[in-house]
Amino acid sequence: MKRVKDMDPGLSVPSLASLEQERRILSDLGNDITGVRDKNDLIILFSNRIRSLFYFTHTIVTLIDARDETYTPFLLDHKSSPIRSHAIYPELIKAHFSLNESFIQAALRAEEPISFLLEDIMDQPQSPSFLRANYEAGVKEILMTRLMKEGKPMGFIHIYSDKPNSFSIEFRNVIKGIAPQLSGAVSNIIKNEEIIKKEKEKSLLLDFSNGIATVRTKEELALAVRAVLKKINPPGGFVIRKINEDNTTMSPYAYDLTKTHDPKVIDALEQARYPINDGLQDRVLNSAIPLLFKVDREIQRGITSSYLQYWKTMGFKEIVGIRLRNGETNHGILFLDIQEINVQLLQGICSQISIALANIMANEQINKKQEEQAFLLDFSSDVALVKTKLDLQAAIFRVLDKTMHTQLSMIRIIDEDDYNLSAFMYDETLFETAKTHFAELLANRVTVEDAYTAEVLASEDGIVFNIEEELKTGNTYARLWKTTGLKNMYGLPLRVGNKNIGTIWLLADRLSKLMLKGICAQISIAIANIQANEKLLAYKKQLEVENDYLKEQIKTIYNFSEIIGNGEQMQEVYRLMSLVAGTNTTVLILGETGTGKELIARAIHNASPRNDKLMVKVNCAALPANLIESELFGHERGSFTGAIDRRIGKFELANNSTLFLDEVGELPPEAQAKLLRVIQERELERLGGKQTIKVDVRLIAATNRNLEEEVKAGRFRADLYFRLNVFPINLPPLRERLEDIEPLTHFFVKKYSRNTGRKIRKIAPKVIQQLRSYTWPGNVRELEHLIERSILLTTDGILHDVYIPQNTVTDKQELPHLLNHSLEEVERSYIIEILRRCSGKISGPGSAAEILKIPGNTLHSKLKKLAITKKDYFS
Ligand SMILES: Nc1ncnc2c1ncn2[C@@H]1O[C@H](COP(=O)(O)OP(=O)(O)OP(=O)(O)O)[C@@H](O)[C@H]1O
Repeated sequence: MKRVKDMDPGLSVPSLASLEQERRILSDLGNDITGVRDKNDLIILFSNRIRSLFYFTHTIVTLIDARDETYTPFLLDHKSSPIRSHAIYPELIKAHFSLNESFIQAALRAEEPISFLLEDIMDQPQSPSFLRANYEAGVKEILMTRLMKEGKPMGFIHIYSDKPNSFSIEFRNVIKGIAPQLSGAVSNIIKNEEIIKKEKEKSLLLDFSNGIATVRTKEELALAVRAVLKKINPPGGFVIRKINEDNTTMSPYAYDLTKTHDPKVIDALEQARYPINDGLQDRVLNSAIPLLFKVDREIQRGITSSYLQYWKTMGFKEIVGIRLRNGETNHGILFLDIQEINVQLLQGICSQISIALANIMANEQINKKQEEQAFLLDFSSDVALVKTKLDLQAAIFRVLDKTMHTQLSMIRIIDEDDYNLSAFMYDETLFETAKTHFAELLANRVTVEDAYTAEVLASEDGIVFNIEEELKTGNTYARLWKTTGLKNMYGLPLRVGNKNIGTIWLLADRLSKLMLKGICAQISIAIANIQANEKLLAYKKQLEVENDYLKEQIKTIYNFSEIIGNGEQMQEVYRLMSLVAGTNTTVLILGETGTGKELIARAIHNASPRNDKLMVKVNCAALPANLIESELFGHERGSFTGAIDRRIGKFELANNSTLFLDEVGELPPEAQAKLLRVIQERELERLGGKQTIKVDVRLIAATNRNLEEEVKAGRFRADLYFRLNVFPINLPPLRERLEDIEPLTHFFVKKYSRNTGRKIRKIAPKVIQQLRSYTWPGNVRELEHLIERSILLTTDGILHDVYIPQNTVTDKQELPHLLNHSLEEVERSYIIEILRRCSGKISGPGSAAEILKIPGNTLHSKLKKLAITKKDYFS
């Protein structure tokens, strides 16, 4: 210390007047202080009171900050300060000055007010800058007085004067006397300020907590946080990062959008995933108190996370990081660009943010689940309509690409051999930049044993292949996948029930497990449906082709114009046919065997409005009695022994068409009863079935029996007979329409010449003669067969002869020829003869067995026993 004036002013004895003055000032000041509202009013009052007695330029009060051993201006009388327009004044009034320098140390030690000449102290090492500033403004002297609280210095009264020797003993005594009161007042102000600050904080927290309680989205959270931070740290920015589901990275979640406008930056922020353990985020998460750090220093420490660089470019120097934690769970971090931290307040704010963050994230998860469910529902209804591969591809594209940013790379389906897989669907546009590589992949044979396919097929919910990782392991496909720019390839099994039907390969950055499972289930079902549909279509197509073919066949074989014969009797038949063809009336065609009953039935159907469908024929005589019902009406699975599958009956098959009941006279009684019911009710039940089925069937029945006699004999139901005999058409036997023999002969000659390839140029007149003289028990069928046989025996293109069967056994003239033969020989000749007449028909209607009145089986054994072969009766 160079020069200190009045080293011991306390030793001087104050005069009575000065004591009185001092008392007055003290009491006036005491009264003033109680009325002071603003802290700076206190110093102004103080200055004004003293100034009325003593001279000085200005005064300030500084406060000691024990934590960092500094003192800082607290009460300022700006108006009086000669340095108020000094450039560094704004800095000075906020600055913290060190207590570790000689000038202030002397002031600290002095129990009495102590004065200094500025020129003596201002150039000392570490002298506070305000000394020189005042000196340059003309101030000469400073009087420093300690303010004490509970026996410890709490600050100083600085009194400045631009005149030397301003601080008299009286002056000093007054200041000394006032100092304790001033200390008390300053303490009260500090306390009051603290209370106000606490109140403010409380109301700030309350406001924040009210505001944040209604926050539902991260955008609202960002706004609420911004609003509260503006109050405590107006210029600062902030970001809230949340811990991602992977628990190893964090991403920006909510931030001050007013600070960030660049869409590229926003996009980068949204996409960023910073590893938690980067040396900074983990420190914040592990710290119970806010962590203040300098951006530059962290970069120097070697923390490479890109956000530090970003902060640096944004001009953030000091940042506070506070963990956002609920109970024992960390949810994220709040980073604030702030210099001064109020730990308690920040922690209060952060605990509110933590609750809100946890709620919003839970809410987001619920929304996400709901969205996923809604999405799957949409997808499933989209997919339910899918019939073709193209539909499926469109549906997949619609939902996967548009809503989920997921690309379908390939669907492979396991072939019928259960070993190879074929590409079912793929998107080659994905691999535009690697066309050849993709083509190679497509050409590759893939089997269920291939490593990746086997892995996927064996997995429960599929495998996620991280493309970068796969590249490192040498997965050759990964090079191709990488060209798409997406991060992961998801290989999933397609299953229907427990059966693997194929694999699906999806490319995406991220996908939820639940979604994947749902999507795969839907796609699997869709593929199974498509396959079933394709099979069905192929089957349908085949049936259509067969149907067309059959129709064509039938048209060529049975054509109205191919009914030959223009005799009177046939004319009558045609008249009746054309009368009835266009109606739905039941027709009963009567006539001997081979007279053309079926031909007429088909012609009626073909001329009817039902001709676009096939006529369905049932031969009632050709079926075992026990199967007739099932043949006519169908049966349900297991309705009787041998009914393995459900079967549709001929009645149902003939719906909207015509049912031709051939040999209706042969129907067993139960079937007759059922048939009657169907004709009456126009509906039926399948055997073993409960459901009644409506049918619209036109009936044409035919028989060579005399039904009236059958009714009389009790073999045919009268009621059924009346139902069938609505419109009878009688076909005359051939022997009664001899005029038709010639045209029929020509017709058959032509037909069989064509069929056999033997051209017949001429028919000898004798032939027609022969034909007309025969009785034709087998009618037109017999004539047809005879012509066919005769043509086969013709060698020169001229039909010289026909091999008319001999007359029947009833012809008495034939009998003498048989007289000298054994019974067996006679039997043999007789059977051969009958077989000839029946054109070789052994059993059934119009057959040899029928004429011989023996069962077909018996005739068969006789033929064997008597060594009768086709040669015998066709020669
Ligand atoms: N008027 C005809 N014109 C041409 N062919 C005929 C004629 N009538 C019958 N046919 C032919 O005779 C054969 C037997 O005819 P169809 O089967 O229709 O007789 P059907 O009376 O039903 O015999 P069945 O009572 O034995 O069943 C068939 O090949 C048929 O084409």
